[in-house]
Amino acid sequence: AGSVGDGGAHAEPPDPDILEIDPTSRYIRYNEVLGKGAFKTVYKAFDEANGIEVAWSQVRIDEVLQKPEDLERLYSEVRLLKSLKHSNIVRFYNSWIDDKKKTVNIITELFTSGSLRLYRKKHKKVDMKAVKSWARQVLAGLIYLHSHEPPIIHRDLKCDNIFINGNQGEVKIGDLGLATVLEQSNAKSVIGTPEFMAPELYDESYNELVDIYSFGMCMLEMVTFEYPYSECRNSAQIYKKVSSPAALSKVKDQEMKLFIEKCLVPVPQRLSAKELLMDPFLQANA
Ligand SMILES: COc1ccc(OC)c2[nH]c(=O)c(CCNC(=O)c3ccccc3I)cc12
Repeated sequence: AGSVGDGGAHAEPPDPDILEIDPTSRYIRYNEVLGKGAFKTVYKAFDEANGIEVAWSQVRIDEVLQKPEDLERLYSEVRLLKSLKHSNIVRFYNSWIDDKKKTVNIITELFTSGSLRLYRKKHKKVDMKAVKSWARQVLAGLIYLHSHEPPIIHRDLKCDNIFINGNQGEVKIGDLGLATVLEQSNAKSVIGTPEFMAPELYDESYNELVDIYSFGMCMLEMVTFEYPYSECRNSAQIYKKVSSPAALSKVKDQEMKLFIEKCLVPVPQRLSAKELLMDPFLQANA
C-alpha cells in the first residue's frame, strides 16, 4: 500500500470497471468477526484507497469452481453487482477468489448494527410507523432490482440479509449475488431458505415475484418476532403449509395482516413491488 489516495475531498467509490489486480493489498481485514451467516463469516475491514471502513465477507466454496465458464459467469456476476447503486441496496465494492483458502471474498458497505433480524431482537418494541418505513425501503430496493432488464431476482431475501443503519434507520438489501455464487460452487444446494421460499421456486419456473413472497415472510417475522413456520421441523412440512404460516393468525393489526397476505398469494394474483408501495397501507404514515 503506502500509495496516497486521490486526496479528493469525497470518498469516490472505486472505478467499477477496473477489476483489482491484487485487491488484498488494498483492504486490511481486522480479526474482529462482525457476524456469521449460513455460508459466510463477516469481518470489519479498512479500504486504504478510499479511507473508509468496509465489511469483508468470506464465503466458503466447497469445490473450486470447476469449469472456466463458471469463473467467467462469476466475474460477470461481480461486474453486474459492482454496477448496482441504490440507497436501499448494500453497496458491493469488490470481490475475488482466494484459491488457497477456497473462499470468495466480498467487500461491501459496512453496517455495524447488522441485520434487521439482529436489530429486531435488540429493539423489541417499535411502532407500526417504523415497520412501515422499513417495508417502504425494502420495496424501493426491490423495485430497483426488478426494473433491471432482465430483472435481478434476489431469490434469498430474509431478515438475515436486510441490513439496517442504526442511527439513520436506513434499511438496505444485502447478500446480493451470494445465491448465484453459492449456486455455482455448491451446484447441488437448492437456492433459498425454505421458510422464506415462494412455492414456485421449487418447480424452477419462477420470476422476480418470488422476492415479493419472501418480502411478505420478512414482514410477518418483523411483526410476530417468530421465525416463519416455527411450527414445522423440516422443509417437507413447510412446503405442505406454504402460503398459510401459523404465525399469520398472530398478526394483531388487521391492515398489516391483509398487506402480508397480498404478498403470499399465488403468482397470478401477487402484486409487484411497485404496486405494493402504492398500497394505501404504506401510503398512510400512522
Ligand atoms: C452476518 O452478517 C453480518 C452480521 C453482523 C454485522 O454487523 C454487526 C454485519 N454487518 C455488515 O455490514 C454485513 C454486510 C455484509 N455484506 C453482505 O451481506 C453483502 C451485501 C451485498 C452483496 C454481497 C454481500 I456477502 C453483514 C453483517
